[in-house]
Amino acid sequence: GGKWTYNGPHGENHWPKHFPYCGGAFQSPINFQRELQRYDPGLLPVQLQNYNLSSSEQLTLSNNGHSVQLSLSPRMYLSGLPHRYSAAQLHFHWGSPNVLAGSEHTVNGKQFAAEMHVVHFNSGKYPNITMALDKSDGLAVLGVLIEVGEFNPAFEQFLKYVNGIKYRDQKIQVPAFNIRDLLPAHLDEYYRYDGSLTTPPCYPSVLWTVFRHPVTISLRQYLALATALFSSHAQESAPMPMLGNYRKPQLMDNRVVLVSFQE
Ligand SMILES: NS(=O)(=O)c1c(F)c(F)c(S(=O)(=O)CCO)c(N[C@H]2CCc3ccccc32)c1F
Ligand SMILES: [Zn+2]
Repeated sequence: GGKWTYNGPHGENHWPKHFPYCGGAFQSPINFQRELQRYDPGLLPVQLQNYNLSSSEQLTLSNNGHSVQLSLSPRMYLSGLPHRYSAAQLHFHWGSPNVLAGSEHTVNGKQFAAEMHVVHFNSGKYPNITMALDKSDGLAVLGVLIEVGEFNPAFEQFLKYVNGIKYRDQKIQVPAFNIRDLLPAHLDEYYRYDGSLTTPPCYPSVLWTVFRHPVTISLRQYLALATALFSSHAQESAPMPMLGNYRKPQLMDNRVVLVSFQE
């Protein structure tokens, strides 16, 4: 589809002109506020299958102009959901070097420094993510809120390569690692709601699971993410730093957020 950005004349308020779903209902992200949550004891811990990839395997780390993304093995999948959802890629949203606020989901109005999304598609029903992309039961995305604090060795396993993908459409192969290590220790406490892709085409096709507990990365690691990357191609004369690549919280449209935990 057409070109879109997070700011300026092609920014999020302009997305619906070329991507109509972006102006529709059931959009993501949202603010998780206590009054609109309902405890659901039936929400089981998310089960990650085959996330412990071997370092002999390689993954593609790329700059797609909107985020830094890591391709994932299709052997990785989620169980415990209505269908089997196989992993496709993970990517990040962040703020800027001097504004450590760039998460997409917010909690009682608090925006976290960054957010990781692990994108899966319903491989039980669809042959690939492209076929699943616009289906109401097509995608399941795991969201991990990120705070600046303790150094995170798991993030280092791909952050150390970001200088190799500074510019749009650059990609490199990196050794695979245990993707489980990027997630919080406790996967039993999470927010669950029906939403959408947070980028164009904004299809309302995502079963969102956002973990209650954030992970931490160090300030140096956050700055690596927030200063290494450009959304422009290498040869472009005006380099565009990749900053603030997050969409603001969207209307609830009569949605209730289910939570697997009690206050
Ligand atoms: N926040 S989010 O989880 O809604 C989300 C993104 F924020 C985001 F940036 C991307 S992207 O592919 O990196 C770039 C724009 O599609 C995707 N990519 C998804 C959507 C399109 C597609 C196609 C193949 C594999 C992954 C994706 C995404 F699902
Ligand atoms: Zn995302």
